[in-house]
Amino acid sequence: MIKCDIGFARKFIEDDAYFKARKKADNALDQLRDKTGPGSEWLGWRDILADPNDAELEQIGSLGEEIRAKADVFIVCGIGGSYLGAKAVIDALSPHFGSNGPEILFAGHHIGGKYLEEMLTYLKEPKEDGSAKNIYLNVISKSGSTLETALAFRILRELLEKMYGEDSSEHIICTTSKERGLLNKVIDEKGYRKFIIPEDVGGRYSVLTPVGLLPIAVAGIDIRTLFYGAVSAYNQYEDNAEDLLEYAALRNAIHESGKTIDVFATFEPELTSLGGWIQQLLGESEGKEGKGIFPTVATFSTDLHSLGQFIQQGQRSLMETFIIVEKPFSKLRVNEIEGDGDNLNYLAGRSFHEINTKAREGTTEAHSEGDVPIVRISMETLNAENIGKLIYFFELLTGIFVYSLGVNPFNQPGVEDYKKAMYRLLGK
Ligand SMILES: O=P(O)(O)OC[C@H]1O[C@](O)(CO)[C@@H](O)[C@@H]1O
Repeated sequence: MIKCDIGFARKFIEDDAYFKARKKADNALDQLRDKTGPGSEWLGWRDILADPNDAELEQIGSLGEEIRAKADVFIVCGIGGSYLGAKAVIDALSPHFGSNGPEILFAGHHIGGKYLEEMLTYLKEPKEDGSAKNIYLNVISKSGSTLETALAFRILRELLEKMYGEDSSEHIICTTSKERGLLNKVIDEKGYRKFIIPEDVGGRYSVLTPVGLLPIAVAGIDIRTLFYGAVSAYNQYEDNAEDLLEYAALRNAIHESGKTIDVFATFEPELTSLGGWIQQLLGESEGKEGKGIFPTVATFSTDLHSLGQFIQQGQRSLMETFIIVEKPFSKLRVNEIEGDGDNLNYLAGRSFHEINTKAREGTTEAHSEGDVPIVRISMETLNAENIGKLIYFFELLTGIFVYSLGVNPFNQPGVEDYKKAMYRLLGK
């Protein structure tokens, strides 16, 4: 299972403060289970695991296979919870270089014109054998009106219509709410294939719905294994959520003690995007009413050479959460060289995994001595099942932690403010 070790953080918190926070965490879990907390109409992310929809998993899986067989490029067009979960899982479980399936591109997650313009050029370029690229587009937007996504969809749709004419509807799949939103109007007009985002699942909790599952399936990842990993975590925590209650209580006590930043750090570059998903999940859920610990993401040891100085000696406003993979998933070892010109022969024969582990242990020791509370979340091996478990682990943690702050974890009213100002400036 997912292991959660709060040992390197607990020593920073007095017993009284911890036990007070623990009571709040216990109450928060009751609120989630009884559906009595604020925003309880948004708890569908738990229900989908309590009662899995195997027929839908099957349907998404077979469309994923169909697209894998036909497409050269698959574009995921969405922002926030409409792409971060898919990107997290795909980056965690796919090769860094090359792949045996379609190239997966992301669009609609910003308004950078250069990016989209270059994407259009790239999509129009023929393959090495001179034939045109076969392109599929999955637009994902629960509201159907998010500007970043809608703009990119408009541009990409035009390209596909030019390329495929009437057949373009074969190449476009929409993932949106059942009835709400402008995307449904376009779907009705054009006859695009559609997947429904359950009404009671908010964007940042939606990776295990068609939102995340279709792109993940197209990437060749076994979505059933992923999903059922989450189901097994759900069942485990319904039985005993002690680990999560301790973690939520500790994070709450750290929040009370005045820490304002939580650096979600991994020593595995494959997991950087997972940090991005956690960042939205926690950030949009907890950051309200002047409360919350600002979640941010780092990849170590890379960022030990940029943020490391601050973490070790800067303002003591930080905690860290390490996301750890225990077993090696690379066999690479250090080679021995004649003369030892770079003085690295003392590492010859040792694996990169071992060296990376020592870097992590050394960092834990140093940061801990620098008064940074560290929580360590680990999985044994990096695979779809464990990523599924980790997804539910963080969803449930978020629910418990944010309810124990006395805040609604399921809305995001603050996001509207930039939109209002932007639309006014754009003359909408
Ligand atoms: O799927 P939609 O409706 O386009 O929303 C995308 C994202 O925008 C937000 O509504 C606000 O950032 C997120 O909660 C959501 O994940």
